[in-house]
Amino acid sequence: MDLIHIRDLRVLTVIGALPHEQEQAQPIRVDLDLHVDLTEAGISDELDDTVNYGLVADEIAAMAADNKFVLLERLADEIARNTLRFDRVEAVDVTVTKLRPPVPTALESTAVTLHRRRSDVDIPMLRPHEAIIALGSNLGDREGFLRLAVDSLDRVVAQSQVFETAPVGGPEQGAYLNMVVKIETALDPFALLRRCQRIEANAARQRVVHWGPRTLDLDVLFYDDVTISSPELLVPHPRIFERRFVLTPLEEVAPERCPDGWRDTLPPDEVTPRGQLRR
Ligand SMILES: Nc1ncnc2c1ncn2[C@@H]1O[C@H](COP(=O)(O)OP(=O)(O)OP(=O)(O)O)[C@@H](O)[C@H]1O
Ligand SMILES: Nc1nc2c(c(=O)[nH]1)N=C(CO)CN2
Repeated sequence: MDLIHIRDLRVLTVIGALPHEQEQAQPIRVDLDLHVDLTEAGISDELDDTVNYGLVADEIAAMAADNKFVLLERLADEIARNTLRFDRVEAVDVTVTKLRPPVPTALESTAVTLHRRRSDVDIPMLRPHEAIIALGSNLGDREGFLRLAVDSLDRVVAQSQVFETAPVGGPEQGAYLNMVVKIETALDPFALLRRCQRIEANAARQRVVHWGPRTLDLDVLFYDDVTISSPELLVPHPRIFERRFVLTPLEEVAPERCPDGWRDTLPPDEVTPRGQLRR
């Protein structure tokens, strides 16, 4: 089988069996050989006929940043699984190297290498989850921040148009742009929340005033049909059904999630369609 090599990918993750290693992320080197049939790409010169190694690298870096591990073996296995989510990857060799192993004996580095074939990975791990996310922005380049979010989220499979909405609650502030996207993701709900928070941070979001103006706000509305009630994460999001600025775009991507007759029962907040997000 042909190979695509990714060499010396540096990721930051929390990993290690010693207590202090669980307190701070450390750099890990990742080397990958992706086993892919490159016959078509060699002729067509089209990215669609191969595996985009940039996306693979992004996926691995994000997964590593969003999770914690004890063993290099576990990290390597998770990287292999994430890589095999790319349809064309038939098998993968992955080496993860700890660059600063905290052992008393002098040594340069420690590493683990795994080989995984598509058939080794159990199917449930490969089946994506459906999550629905609400996006809002009322500061700065509002449409640009929505675009940043849509482009940063894992596999968007449906997106509503953009709505201009009057602010609901909080201090006096400018109008919002709101929209809703449906994604397929391999992240668990908590990792998805952390991913959303990282995207908000990339949009220079600062939490200052409760319900105050923000460059970008991402709320996890639904995750499959799961209910979660933890201090950091409530799913379904508890305020969906009182918000026209959520239900109006939600109805475009997942009408089955909207209660019957909601348009007649909610107070008439201003929600104006502005068309599809411009690229
Ligand atoms: N489903 C969820 N999606 C996003 N954040 C959530 C969810 N459930 C709980 N949270 C928690 O809410 C906290 C506050 O989030 P944030 O400041 O964005 O609230 P908000 O967007 O101003 O208000 P609202 O939740 O009413 O939209 C986050 O730190 C997060 O841990
Ligand atoms: N129109 C509108 N109002 C809001 C919004 C929002 O996204 N759109 N978000 C809030 C807190 O998340 C509070 N108020």
